[in-house]
Amino acid sequence: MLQQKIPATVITGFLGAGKTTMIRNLLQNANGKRIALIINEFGDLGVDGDVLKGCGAEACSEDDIIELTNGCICCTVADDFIPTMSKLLERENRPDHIVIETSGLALPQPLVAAFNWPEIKTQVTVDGVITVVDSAAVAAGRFADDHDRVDALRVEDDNLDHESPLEELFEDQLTAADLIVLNKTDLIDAAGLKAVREEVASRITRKPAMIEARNGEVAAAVLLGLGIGSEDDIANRKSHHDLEHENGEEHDHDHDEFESFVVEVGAVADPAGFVERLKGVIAAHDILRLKGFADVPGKSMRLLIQAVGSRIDQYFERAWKPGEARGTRLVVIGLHDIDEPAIRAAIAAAAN
Ligand SMILES: Nc1nc2c(ncn2[C@@H]2O[C@H](COP(=O)(O)OP(=O)(O)OP(=O)(O)O)[C@@H](O)[C@H]2O)c(=O)[nH]1
Repeated sequence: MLQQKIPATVITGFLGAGKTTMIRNLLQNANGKRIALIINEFGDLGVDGDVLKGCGAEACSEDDIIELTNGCICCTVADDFIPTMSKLLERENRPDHIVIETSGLALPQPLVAAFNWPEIKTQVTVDGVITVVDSAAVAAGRFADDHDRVDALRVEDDNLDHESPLEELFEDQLTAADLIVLNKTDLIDAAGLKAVREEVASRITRKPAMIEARNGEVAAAVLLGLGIGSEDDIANRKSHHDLEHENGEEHDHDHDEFESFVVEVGAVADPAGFVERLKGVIAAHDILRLKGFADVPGKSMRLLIQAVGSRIDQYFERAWKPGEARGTRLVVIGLHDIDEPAIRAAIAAAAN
């Protein structure tokens, strides 16, 4: 008997846009659907996986959460993604729906194109590509072409023939979308949001639907069941990288415009002060994303710290497990020229 193809939703969007938050909300409102999650994260800490495993949603047990940690999913399609999908599809108890969260630095195009590979084409289809946008970051000009900065990078690296790496990636993720979620609307006013809509629309030639959200709260029925089959249309959604390739320009998409490292420091006795001081470190070094867990003496739970630009959220996430080494570990992501030694020293100083 011919099995129906399993729908797979690809959720993309720049670092910190709110992908994990939206998925968490989706899992808690999945209306009885069994969802398998494939999560790809940039940075070596696996924070997203932990956050999602801790959400206790019935739609998705811990076994159904698969983390791809060997780099950005767009570069590891053959070695990582396809074998993972094949294994998932061999399971006796197949999921009703697959949700894939790309890293914030991934180009969605190679991932969507992978659904045309014979191993999975007969069994799965891309229900839709959903691109989550940090509306506040757009309003603040985060993705606008920063000519001074790009020129400075070019001086260091002759091969850099791109626009700003942030701008390019932002556009590539929008170009791939079937649905755009303008998230974090709580952080801007109506006029700001209108400007964000216009800016996003001006970046793409296709016209996917755009919806607004705060904290990724979008009904499951809106996110799942788009029924697009995006893999059949991926040739019409070319990334800057694809276009440069077609023009005979050869350079790899290897994320070397971005840098990530993990900083470990001791226990943090004054978490409020630490977070305030971190804001200063983030601003001084133009850190794009910082996230991880802190060990607060006398607390049985670990403190989750999430920074997107200089906005920081923090909450006690779960109890340290018996035998788990307590510690403060934060992943830092920035452009490739961020000053790692200085940031390490500044975070260590901020913790004391
Ligand atoms: N104010 C506000 N904060 C939000 C909203 N959505 C998400 N956040 C916060 O933004 C931060 C980043 O959210 P995530 O869901 O982890 O973002 P992400 O896109 O998964 O991040 P990466 O996986 O690192 O790319 C967290 O601190 C969230 O709580 C929102 O609508 N409003």
